[in-house]
Parts: sequence; C-alpha cells; structure tokens
Amino acid sequence: MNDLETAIHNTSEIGRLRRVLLHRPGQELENLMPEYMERLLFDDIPYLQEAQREHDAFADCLRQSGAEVVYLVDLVAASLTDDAVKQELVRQFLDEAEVREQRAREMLSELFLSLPNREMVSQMMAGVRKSQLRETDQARLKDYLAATAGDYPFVIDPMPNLYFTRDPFATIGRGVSIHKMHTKTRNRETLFAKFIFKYHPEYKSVPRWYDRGETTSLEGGDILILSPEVLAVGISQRTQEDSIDALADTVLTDSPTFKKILAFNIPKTRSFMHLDTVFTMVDRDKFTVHPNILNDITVYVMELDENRKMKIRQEEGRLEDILKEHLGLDKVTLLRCGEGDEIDAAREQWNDGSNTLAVAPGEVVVYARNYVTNRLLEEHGIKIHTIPSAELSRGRGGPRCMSMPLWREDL
Ligand SMILES: NC(=[NH2+])NCCC[C@H](N)C(=O)O
Repeated sequence: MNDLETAIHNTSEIGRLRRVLLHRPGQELENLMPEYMERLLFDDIPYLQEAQREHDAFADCLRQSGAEVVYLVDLVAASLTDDAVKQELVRQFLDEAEVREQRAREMLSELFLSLPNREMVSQMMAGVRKSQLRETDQARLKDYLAATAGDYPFVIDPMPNLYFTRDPFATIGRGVSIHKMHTKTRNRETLFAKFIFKYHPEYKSVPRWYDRGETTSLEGGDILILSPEVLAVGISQRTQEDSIDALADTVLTDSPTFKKILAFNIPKTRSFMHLDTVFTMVDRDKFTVHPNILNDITVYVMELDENRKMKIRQEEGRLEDILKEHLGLDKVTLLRCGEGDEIDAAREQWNDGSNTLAVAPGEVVVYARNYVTNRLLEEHGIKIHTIPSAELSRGRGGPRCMSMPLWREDL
C-alpha cells in the first residue's frame, strides 16, 4: 500500500519517510523566563533565530531525503473550516488556559479572532503577555489586573515544547492516538490535535486509538512501531501502565495488522523521560540504546488470546534476544550510545544521542554534536545525516522527538 492518498500510513520506524509533521519553533521560545523554565520543561533559553536556522536545516534534510514537510500551524489553520469552528477553538483554548475572568476572556477572544487563522494559531502557541493586552485596551486591562493576583507576567502561558511534535499525538498504522499528557504544561498542546482530527478535511476521518479525554497519561515519545505487527511502548515518567492497557485494547482489536505490544519498563527520570530517549530503531535489525538501561529494563508482552482477552507476561533475558524473538530476526545489534563509555554515554544521551529519526532503513538523521555515537553508527554501516543542534537541544529532544511521521512506505 503505497499511494500517498490516504491521510496516514505508518507501519514501521524505518520505512522510507514520505510525509512528516514538524513545528518550526516560534515566539513561544521568546516567552521562556528563567523563573518558569522548569515547569515549562526547558533547561535553558534557546536563541530563537539560531534555533530556527537549525530547524530549517532539519526540514531541508528531510526534504532532500524525499519527505514532504508539513507544519503544525498550517494543519491547525486549515482545520478552522468556518467561523464557528474558529470560535470553538478559541473558547476551548481559553478554558484550558484557565482564563476564567469574563473581561479577560472577552479581550483575548477579540485579540485572537481579529487575526487570520495562521496568525491566530501562532499567537496561541506563543502565549500572551499581560503587556500585550495593555496595548490592546488600557482601560479594560486595569479591571483585569485588579482581578488577577500577583505579578505573573502572562495572561496565557507559552507552549515552548510544540516543536517536539512526536509527543502530543502519534500515528499508528492508519490511525492516530491523541494523548493525555503527563504535565499540565504539555496537555494544552493536544487541543490542536483534537481540531486537526475533528475538522481538517484530509485528517478528520482517521481511526482513533486513544483520546485526550482519557484519565491516564500517554506520550508519543514512548510509542515505537517496531514492525507492522509489533509496537513497543515505554512505561516511563510520562506514560502509565493503564494507558498502555487501553491503547492495546483498541490497537490490537481494531487495527488490521498489529498483534503484539512490548511494554518496556524504563527508569522514571527526566533525562530518560520517554522510551525514545534511550532506544530507537535505525535498521531492520539495529537499534540505538543507552547502556544504562540495559540492566534496568523489564519487558512485558501483551497479546490477545483466542477469546480476544488480553494476556500479559513478563519476558526474561537479554533485550537483544527478546527483540530477535518477537521481530523474527536472526540477529539484533544494539548500538550503545557513546560507544558504551560511561562519560560519553551520559553526555551524548543528555543531548539525544540515542534519539535518531530514520528516513529509510539504515539511514538516520542525528545531531552532529553526538560524534562518538554517530561514529559507531557509521561503523555499523548506518548512513547518517547530521544536523546542527546548539540551540534546539536545550529543550531536551532530538530528531525523533522533533518529528511525527504521517506517511512512511511499507518495508
Ligand atoms: N519524544 C521525546 N523524547 N520528546 C522530548 C520532549 C522534551 C520536552 N521538553 C518535554 O519535556 O516534554
């Protein structure tokens, strides 16, 4: 099945990438302040112009390898098919940003609705500073400020993590899983996915495997499509076991190809926040891995039995052997981040040395800075495309985190 007519088609981690969703970092990064950085899940403040240059280099690299690049703002803008939908987005956006005061809601609705779709969406992403309202309407702002406590400088927080398009929703087969995020900060991002998959003419009728209204968290960085039959899902800081049960229920029951989920229980720490920060697939039988998880990982296999009841069992043994068995391979090679050196592994994993994006089997995009890991990939015959990352990496995510494949060729 290889016609780009269907909206979504994603049956592996490594099939030739033909269409991919990115978000070019925008003004939301200019609203990061040291005081609130931690809550907004950043470790430093990127220099926006440079981050955009790096991101453009990433997009060009993907185009040169044959993928069409689609931007999140454009998809959301194209989902606002009439005024009623646009107003619905504004209303829900204000609800979820917890703007309750009536005057503030009116001012912000006016501000948003006065803008063309694309600009409005960018403004929502950037957040709104109190000082911006001051320009809009001096008198009404006075009332608003009187009604809100403290010196907090934003009426609406920025969404600086949007350039990690991997996380708020994930394509699986022909369908999509829209997520309930672990943090309040990122949960607002999935509202855009809701509108894309509800209203966008091309995306509105794709099957839904999980939804943002669920009560437990699931994030895309934890979902890997190892083959058209096998998914890997991380039990991590961001993804709870109950969410995986629910995802397994729908995907294993309703998708035509998936038969098994391997749930990887990984340590719950910031640097290992998702499975894809410690484990990615680079070729049919080759994976990157952060050496520190190898002693500390438990894998559960989830399958439906003859009566379509879920069976879960714990796997024993080495990760290589577990992957060999479930993917039907003769040999599996795990390529250790930082060549397994304690210091290089920790340094390079911190800057996403294990977070590769495959554009084809055996061909991946990586950050240039992780030269120890990159050399190892090349020694194992992997073709690498390096991109700059001085600024992008400050948000703690690499090429895989910054992309959501919409269409990959079958293997
Ligand atoms: N798939 C990933 N590993 N995404 C990384 C996301 C990084 C982002 N700052 C966060 O904490 O959410």
